[in-house]
Amino acid sequence: MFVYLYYIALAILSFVVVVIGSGAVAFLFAWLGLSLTLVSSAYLLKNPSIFRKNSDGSIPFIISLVLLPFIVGVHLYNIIATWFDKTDRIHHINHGVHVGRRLNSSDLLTLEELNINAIVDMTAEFSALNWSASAMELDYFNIPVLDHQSPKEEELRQAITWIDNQVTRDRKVVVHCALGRGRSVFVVAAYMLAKSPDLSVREVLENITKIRSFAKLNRSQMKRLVEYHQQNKIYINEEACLIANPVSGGGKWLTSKELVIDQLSRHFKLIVHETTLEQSASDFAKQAINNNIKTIIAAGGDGTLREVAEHLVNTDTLFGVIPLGTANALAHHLYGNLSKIDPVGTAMSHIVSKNCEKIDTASCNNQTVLLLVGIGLEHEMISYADRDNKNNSGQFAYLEGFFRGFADGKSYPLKVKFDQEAEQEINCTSFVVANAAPFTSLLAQGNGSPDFTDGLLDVTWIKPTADTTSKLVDFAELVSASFNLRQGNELPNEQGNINATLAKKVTVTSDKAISYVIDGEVFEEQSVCIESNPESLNVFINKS
Ligand SMILES: Nc1ncnc2c1ncn2[C@@H]1O[C@H](COP(=O)(O)OP(=O)(O)OP(=O)(O)O)[C@@H](O)[C@H]1O
Repeated sequence: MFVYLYYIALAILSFVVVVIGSGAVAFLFAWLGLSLTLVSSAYLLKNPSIFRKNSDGSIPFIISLVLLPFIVGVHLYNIIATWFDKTDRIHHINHGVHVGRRLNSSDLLTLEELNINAIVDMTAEFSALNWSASAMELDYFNIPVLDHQSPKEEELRQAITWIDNQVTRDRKVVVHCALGRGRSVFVVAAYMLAKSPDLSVREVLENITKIRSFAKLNRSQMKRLVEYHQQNKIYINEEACLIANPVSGGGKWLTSKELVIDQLSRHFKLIVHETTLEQSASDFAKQAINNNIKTIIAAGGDGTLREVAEHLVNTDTLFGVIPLGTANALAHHLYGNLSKIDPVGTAMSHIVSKNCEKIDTASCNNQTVLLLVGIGLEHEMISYADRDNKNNSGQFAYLEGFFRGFADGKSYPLKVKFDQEAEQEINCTSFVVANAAPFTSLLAQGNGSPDFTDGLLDVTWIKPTADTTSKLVDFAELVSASFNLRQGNELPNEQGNINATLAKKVTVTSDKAISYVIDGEVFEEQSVCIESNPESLNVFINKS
């Protein structure tokens, strides 16, 4: 328990030798003293991150080098401690969950014989094997905990949630530490307590020691486990349903699938659905709501996100966004420019923070709008960027569609009513009503960047012009407006051919049927009515 006191004593002794010794001996003892000082401070601060163990289980070379004397010492200790141990290295405890000691390449055969496909590594001080290189497709999860210590509450819940997700998928798991006596037993006991809340800590530990006789928690580990149990801190995290569209963005799901499922499996009891032509994202969202699941995560393009979100509007269900489409405008606006560089990583960091914020949505002819409704140029651009064009050119398909429409300058005569105002006739090339839109959605930026928490819709329309220079000026004005944040709610805004206003409700009619887009999906109706729905969707957003 107070193992660090030995390390401190040894470190002091080493430095004494350095002072009285010289040459190679002094160097070796200085190295030993330094590594023991670092390890003692890790124990004192209860901070295993000193080993800088990566999520794949590797310890950086420079850290291994500095801590080499300590690591060699621990190896020797473990060899001696297990010298006379003739029992199995790995024991099956219950539910397909095993306890084991540190695994090395000679254990691969045993893992294969036991059909084990997942490893929870509770050590901070050892590099794991490169499991991803093994032909066995082993899933690996490391929770770095110092020897003789216990995982923190949140770490423990992540470990048992991850284990339960594996068990639910009929995968067998081994939880290991250095000797398979303390840290790994702690986690397996916690998993058994979570699965059988009526059992006591003593009963669970007895069940384990019946199978693995030398499993033994030290006093502080025992105290911590009892404390967690009494305070009801041992449970598997809540369910979440992940709905992924495998064709969005030309099939981005395939490359992100493993990472996304692995990360989310630590934080949620995860149910995964992939959409098909027969079963849509909307079907799976409805099913999840009927099953009373309180967190639904959509992975796909803006179309997929909207399909899921429309079932969550005005409910308490939490909405997770994983952008895997071509443009990913919603994630870009919610999560900022970092989402353009690392879309999946950024989104995951917001989801696992579990912080939520209520954002506005809008309704358009009974459809949910997360981003915007567009008539004219926006519709032409989206129609041009069909699946084939997006697969071939990615985001450039939208750009090409935009410039074709901009050059064409086709005009649309509309009758528009803002809130209670009198109807007005507007002749425009583009008419966009936005709830949210990143700066790259230029046609929505007449008021500057829309605010998705103000309960208002940002309306931007562009008057037609035949003159190429005027068109270029309009384009430049849109670009410059997109960099502005709206100052208050001032109305209306008119710069050259660009007009903008704010409203809670916008009604558009025309003599002909109106073709329009909602968040990238094309529709056609005689009239279009868009209304803001303030604070109606609970989305994972981590502001800190
Ligand atoms: N398994 C599937 N096979 C073919 N199409 C599918 C499948 N699952 C969903 N879809 C279709 O995918 C469309 C939604 O795609 P989504 O908008 O998410 O991606 P995207 O078009 O790449 O993204 P973005 O609109 O951001 O460019 C829907 O029309 C839906 O019917």
